[in-house]
Amino acid sequence: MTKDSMDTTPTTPARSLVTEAVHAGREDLAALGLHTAPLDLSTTYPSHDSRAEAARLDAFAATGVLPDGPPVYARLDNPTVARFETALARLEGAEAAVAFASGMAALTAVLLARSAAGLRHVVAVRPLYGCSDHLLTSGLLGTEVTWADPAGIADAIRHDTGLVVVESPANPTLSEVDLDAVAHACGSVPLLVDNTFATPVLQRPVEHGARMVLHSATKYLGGHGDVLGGVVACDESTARELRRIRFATGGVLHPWAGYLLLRGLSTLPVRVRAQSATAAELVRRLADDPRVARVHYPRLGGAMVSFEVRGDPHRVIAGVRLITPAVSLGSVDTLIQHPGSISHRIIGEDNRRTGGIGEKLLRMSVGLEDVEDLWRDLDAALGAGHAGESGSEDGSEEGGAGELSARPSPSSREPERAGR
Ligand code: MET
Repeated sequence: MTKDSMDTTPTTPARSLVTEAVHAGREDLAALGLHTAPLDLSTTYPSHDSRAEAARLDAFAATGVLPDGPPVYARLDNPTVARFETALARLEGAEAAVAFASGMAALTAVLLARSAAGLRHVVAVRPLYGCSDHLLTSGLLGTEVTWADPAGIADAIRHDTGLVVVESPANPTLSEVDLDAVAHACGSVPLLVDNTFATPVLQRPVEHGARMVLHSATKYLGGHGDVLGGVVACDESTARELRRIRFATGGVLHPWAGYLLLRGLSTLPVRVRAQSATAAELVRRLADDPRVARVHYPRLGGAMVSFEVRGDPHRVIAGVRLITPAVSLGSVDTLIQHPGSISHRIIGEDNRRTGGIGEKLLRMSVGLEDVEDLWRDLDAALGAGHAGESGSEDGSEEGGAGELSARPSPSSREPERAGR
């Protein structure tokens, strides 16, 4: 598919999300006599017309508008990756999307684009994914961050604020923010929402006023734990700035990754719904388990579950046999990790505490296994985690959204949810 044949005006999908997941970015395939997207591994694109190439290159470097025809060089664009971008933009209800080598490369490009516009101050709400938090806190890119509660965003905005960042549901506490209220508080400052946990199946931040939607595509979009990538869905004018940054800095998504992500999108709605149903059942069981002090689950639902154990969280990790003891999420298999040790290690204990990330907290990404098999494994691992513990010290922290207080008595099976 050439870029000029792609539909880039998908603000409101005319077709349902499940149909778009299968067809967006592939509309031209039948006419091409193809069933699956071609994988274009070219690093360069031949032309006998150097003057024309010079003009196309100049235009792209100045504007970020993709050239018609072949992309001159693979750091400008790639046709396979472009299909993934088109499809993801459609699912998020955005005009465009720009893909990167990882979620962190995507966030980096956004921060560089805002700084390049002279707006280096960022307002952000904790918790965020640990490395996002670190990138902002460290100021490694020359940005300055002010951490705020959702209610304090408007007051934190300055003349040089170029971005507001939230993640909802947040990694790893699953706390949620009211996106409409946050977008309102941002005024004219662009709001970036990390939608990695919700996916467009459960939440489309653009419909709530977000200007940019960030994904670690490595997670649910890919869905199988075998591709690293990131993407920002946004309006076309923001996309142009991000493409200029991507061209200048080189954090491109590999075409093979683009192919796998496009394929992953086909099954995204089915996976997310099936995994969410299993997660909801595990939440009910965890909430009634006396070995669990607190369960965090978003009002929005989804396949991510976090819970604070009364016993030793490291023994729970060591005790799983079916569940994969690994960081990351969104795969077909269930994964469990200890945020204090891995995903949020880098931000340090004080910042973890500020974000409500206790040492007893475990984060689980529920996969496609049978719920009874998962519960059997979790039950045994919780037993291992509880062995030798008094059971009276939970070490848990207050705060966060979607908290379900586990009770020794299973009198209340209906979980309580408390949004932030
Ligand atoms: C390098 S640690 C984290 C990877 C991933 N973003 C997660 O939250 O699991």
